[in-house]
Amino acid sequence: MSKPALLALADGTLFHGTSIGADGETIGEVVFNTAITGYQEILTDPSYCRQIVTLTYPHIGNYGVNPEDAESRGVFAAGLIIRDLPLLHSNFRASMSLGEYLVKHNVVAIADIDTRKLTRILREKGAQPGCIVSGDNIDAAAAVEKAKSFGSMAGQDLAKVVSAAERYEWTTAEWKLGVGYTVQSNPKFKVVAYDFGVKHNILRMLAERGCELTVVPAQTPAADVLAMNPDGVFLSNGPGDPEPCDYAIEAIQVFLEKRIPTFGICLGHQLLGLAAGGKTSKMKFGHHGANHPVQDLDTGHVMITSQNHGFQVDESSLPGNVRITHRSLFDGTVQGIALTDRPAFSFQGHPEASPGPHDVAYLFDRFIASMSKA
Ligand SMILES: NC(=O)CC[C@H](N)C(=O)O
Repeated sequence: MSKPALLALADGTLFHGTSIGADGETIGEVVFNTAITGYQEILTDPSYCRQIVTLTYPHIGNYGVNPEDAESRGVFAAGLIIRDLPLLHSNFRASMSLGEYLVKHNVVAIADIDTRKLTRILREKGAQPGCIVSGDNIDAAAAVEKAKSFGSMAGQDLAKVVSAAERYEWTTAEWKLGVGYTVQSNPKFKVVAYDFGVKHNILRMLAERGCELTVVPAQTPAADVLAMNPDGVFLSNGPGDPEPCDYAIEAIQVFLEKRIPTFGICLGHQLLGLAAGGKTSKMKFGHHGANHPVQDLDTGHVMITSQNHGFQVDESSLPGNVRITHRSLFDGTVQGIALTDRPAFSFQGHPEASPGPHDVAYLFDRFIASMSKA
């Protein structure tokens, strides 16, 4: 027997549907993602902490979930909203259905609502807080109040909330979980990766290119990293607003001063922009999908990219020694920067894909090349 569920937005809009996950309630910022596959990678991306994701593609769950596609240690999205969950899933890798996975990870989720209408609201008014309630005895007015109580994502420092508590080495045991990835037996570069909510495929792609990886908690001081004498520092993706992460900004400024090759992705890109003296701001509804065209301004090439961000580096705030290397062809926003006087660069989208196209994977090779030169 299916149970009812309700999605209430902070503006008072109500969507009545069916529960496809855990009983209970959840609040978060509601964002839409246009990827047509990759729901398991999206749910397990720590950058979605305190965000409820609605997928615009109508059929979600068709291929189930499996033990290899998780991008982190668990589900981080605060909830899931979809149009239609198929009755049956089918894939040779599947170990359970999406519904079973949501229940196992205690994720409140709703299906059978008009996700096109919801997406139009989010596009017109911007991402806004919402509350999903599932089970019997749903109180709609209370759900709207709970949605309003979420406030804003602006000002929330979540990198330190999701980060690993302890330093760890990225070992072969974890690499094996990646399908089709080769293990480098003689790593060539020692890289320290800051875990602000790191996705596993980033670590796999660095390891595959010959990096020996030590993953450190978000608040690790620069001195501790320098004591490890790394060839390069990687700044990961992560949830929340980059601006309050003063601990990370201060550490990055030390790496810049010491001219250590540095590469940042998404939150890491925004933190590099802040460390270089720029500013960041919240976007109206952000970029979340696997089909965003981005231009490499050095080559003119246009790539189709994976995206998941709600904040951006403000172009007009950047000092003279920061060059814009990539730009979104959807809205012209900054997608990549490089310092002209330091071996440091970053990308706003997701070169590691998972999910999404691999067009920007060459940036991992650029990081390797910057360490070879240093
Ligand atoms: N994927 C990410 O690293 C997201 C960065 C940041 N939390 C944003 O929303 O813009």
